[in-house]
Amino acid sequence: MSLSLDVAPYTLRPLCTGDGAAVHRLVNDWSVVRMLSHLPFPYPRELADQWILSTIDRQTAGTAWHFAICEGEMLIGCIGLSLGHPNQGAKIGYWVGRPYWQKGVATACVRPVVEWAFETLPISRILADVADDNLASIALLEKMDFQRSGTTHVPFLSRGPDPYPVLTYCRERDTSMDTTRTDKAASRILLVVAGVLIDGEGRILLAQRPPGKPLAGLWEFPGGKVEPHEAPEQALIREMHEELGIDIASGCLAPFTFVSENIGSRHLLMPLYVCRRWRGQPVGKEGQALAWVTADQLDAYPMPAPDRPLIPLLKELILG
Ligand SMILES: Nc1nc2c([nH]c(=O)n2[C@H]2C[C@H](O)[C@@H](COP(=O)(O)OP(=O)(O)OP(=O)(O)O)O2)c(=O)[nH]1
Repeated sequence: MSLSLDVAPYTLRPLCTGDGAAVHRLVNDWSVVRMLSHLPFPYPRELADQWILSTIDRQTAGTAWHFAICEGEMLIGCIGLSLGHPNQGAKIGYWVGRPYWQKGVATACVRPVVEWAFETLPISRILADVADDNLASIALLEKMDFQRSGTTHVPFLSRGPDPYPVLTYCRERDTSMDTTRTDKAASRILLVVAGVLIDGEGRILLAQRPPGKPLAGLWEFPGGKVEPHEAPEQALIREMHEELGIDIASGCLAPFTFVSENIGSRHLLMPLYVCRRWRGQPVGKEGQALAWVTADQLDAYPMPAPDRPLIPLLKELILG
């Protein structure tokens, strides 16, 4: 249910409350903490727990995404992005525990996280701040096509009160990599139709985007792009048949609401229909995982950012 990224030979998974001891052990190390501006040295154990809880809250709110970097089961570092910076910016941050330096851990993680973020999050650029004596991180950012954008001065709690020079970096979205830009004549509007299937117990069907697709791992309402010749209802009936193997009569689709959201180079327009009657048993015909979810459980399923405002509307629909 939680979002994980495979960045072989490592895996990235959301932080959990049980990670406090490992985070504390690795961060409470002068050589690590001195590069992290907000942290004191020594680094108290309870700060690790507080930080992990804040990452969980911020992920639920959709304002930040933090991942534990794991080698097997072992947490060896963290990488994350916080949203809400100017010009649709997200700021990336990472650290790797000292025993795992010189193994290319950060190199293995930064590129896929950057790619994931540009595919998944409503952002146009990724920013990074790095202390000017953090030569390994400077080299890494430059290798990852981040451009130096300036210098600033920031106090580092562990180093004392005087502001310390920090280099700022930025990587803009590479619009040439947006598949949607390959046809320059294509409309900026991406018309996608989706359906909220509600079963007899008031549960909603979510489908997990399969590996290899953009936004892989996130949970969504089944549906897909409307072809140029199709009406939205036709497209939804087709998608439900192709993706779930069920048949829906057009009279069983009730318009519910719509999403209108900038998603980088395109603007997603997604009519959402509610459907309580269909023929057949939904199965993941394209290998996607499915989950029947109560209204109260919806928050626990990571979704594409445009879907999140739908959750309170669905709770109101189901719970009244
Ligand atoms: N189906 C669906 N798509 C969503 C939701 N939320 C959201 O942002 N999207 C976005 C993700 C994609 O950018 C786009 C759907 O495109 P898609 O690639 O899944 O469409 P498709 O099924 O026609 O796929 P394909 O044949 O082109 O591979 O809409 C949602 O709840 N359901």
